[in-house]
Amino acid sequence: MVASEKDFENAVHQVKLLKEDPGNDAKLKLYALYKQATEGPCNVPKPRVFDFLGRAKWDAWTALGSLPKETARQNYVDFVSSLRPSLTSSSGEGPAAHRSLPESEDVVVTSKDSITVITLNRPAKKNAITYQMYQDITLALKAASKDNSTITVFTGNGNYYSSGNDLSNFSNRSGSLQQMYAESALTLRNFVDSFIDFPKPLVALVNGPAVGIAVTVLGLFDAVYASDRATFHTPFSSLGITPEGCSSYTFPKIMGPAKAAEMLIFGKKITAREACAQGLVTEVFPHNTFQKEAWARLTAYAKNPPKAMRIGKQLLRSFGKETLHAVNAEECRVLQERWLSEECVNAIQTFFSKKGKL
Ligand SMILES: CCCCCC/C=C/C(=O)SCCNC(=O)CCNC(=O)[C@H](O)C(C)(C)COP(=O)(O)OP(=O)(O)OC[C@H]1O[C@@H](n2cnc3c(N)ncnc32)[C@H](O)[C@@H]1OP(=O)(O)O
Repeated sequence: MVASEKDFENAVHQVKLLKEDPGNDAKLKLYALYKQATEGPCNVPKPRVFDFLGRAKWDAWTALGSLPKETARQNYVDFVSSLRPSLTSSSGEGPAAHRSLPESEDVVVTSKDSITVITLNRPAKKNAITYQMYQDITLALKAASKDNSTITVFTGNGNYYSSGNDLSNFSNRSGSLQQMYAESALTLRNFVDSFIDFPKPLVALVNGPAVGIAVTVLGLFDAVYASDRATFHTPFSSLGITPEGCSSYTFPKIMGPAKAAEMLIFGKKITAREACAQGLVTEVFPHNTFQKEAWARLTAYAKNPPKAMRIGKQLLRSFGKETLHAVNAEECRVLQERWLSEECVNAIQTFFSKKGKL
C-alpha cells in the first residue's frame, strides 16, 4: 500500500496537532522527509557555519540522498503514525514492517504493489552495513516474511548497492574484544539465517557496486537483477578474513569451484555481465533503464498467485536448508577467530588510515 497525497496531507495535519513535543531528532526527521516528499533531493547550498539549526536541517535532508518522493511521502506517513499509534492512515493497513520494525533511517522498509522493499539507506557511506543495520535487516526480513506482500526486494540508495560490512563496527563498541566478537558472530549468524529461512521470493536489485557480505548473501536470493554499473567484489583475504553468507557453499555450487575460489580466496572483482555469465546474477540491465525495467518485471511477477510462489520457493530451498544452516554456523565460528588475527586488525587500520581502499 502506497501513501496517497491525502494520507500525506493528513499526516502533515496530524503533526500540527501533536500535543507533546516529539523531540529534536523526530522533528529533524519529519522536516527532512517532508522536504524530500515535496521538493525531492536537497539541492540548496549548505547554511553558514553559525546557523546550527539550518545546518542540522540541511544535513538531515541531504542524508536522504536520492530517496524517491513517493518513498519519502510513505516514510513520513509511517513515521507520523509511529509517533502517535492512535493516528492511523486513511488508506487502511500500512506496510508490514511498520508493525514490527524499530525506527531506522539506515534501513528503510516500504510496501508497493504487493512488494515489500528493504532499502539500505546510508548513501554517504556507500551503504556500509553497521552493527545496528544487521539487526534491523534481520527484523525487517522477519516482518516481511509475515506480511501480505508477495515478493520482497532488497536494494541500495545512491550509487552503491553496498560496500559491505562497516569496517568501524569493531571500533565503536564497548566490552572486551572476545565478548564483542562473540556477539558479532551471533548477530551475523542470525542475519544470514534470516536469508536462509526467508519463505517468499527474495529479489536483489543491485543498483551499483556490491562488496563483501552484500555479495555473498546474493547466493541465497531467488533472483538478482543488476545494473550494468554493478560490480561484485569479495576482498576477504586482503582484509585478513574469510567468506560468510554461506558463500563457501553456494558460490562453488553456482559458479563452480574455480570461479568461486577466484572471487572468495583471491578477491577478484567481477562485472555484472561476468556475474551473470557465472550464474550469480539473473539478468543485467543498462543503468539508465535499470529501475524501470526491473520494476516492470517485479510488478508483473508479483501478480502471480502468492501461495504457489511461496510453496515453489520452499521446495527449491528445503532440501539444502540444513546444510546452509551448518555452513553458516561454521563460517561464523571461523570468522570470530579471524577478527582477532593480526592480519585482520592491520587491514582495518590500513583502511581507516586512508591508505587501503579496495
Ligand atoms: C556484525 C559483523 C558482521 C561482519 C560480517 C563480515 C563482512 C565482511 C565484509 O563485508 S568485507 C567487505 C568490507 N568492505 C570493504 O572493505 C569496503 C571498504 N570501502 C572501500 O574500500 C571504499 O570506501 C569503496 C571502494 C567502497 C568506495 O570508495 P570511494 O568511492 O572512493 O568512496 P569513499 O572511500 O570515499 O567512501 C565514502 C565514505 O564511506 C565510507 N565507507 C565506505 N565503505 C565503508 C565501509 N565498508 N566501512 C566503513 N566506512 C565505509 C568511507 O570511509 C568514506 O567515509 P568518509 O566520507 O571518509 O567519512
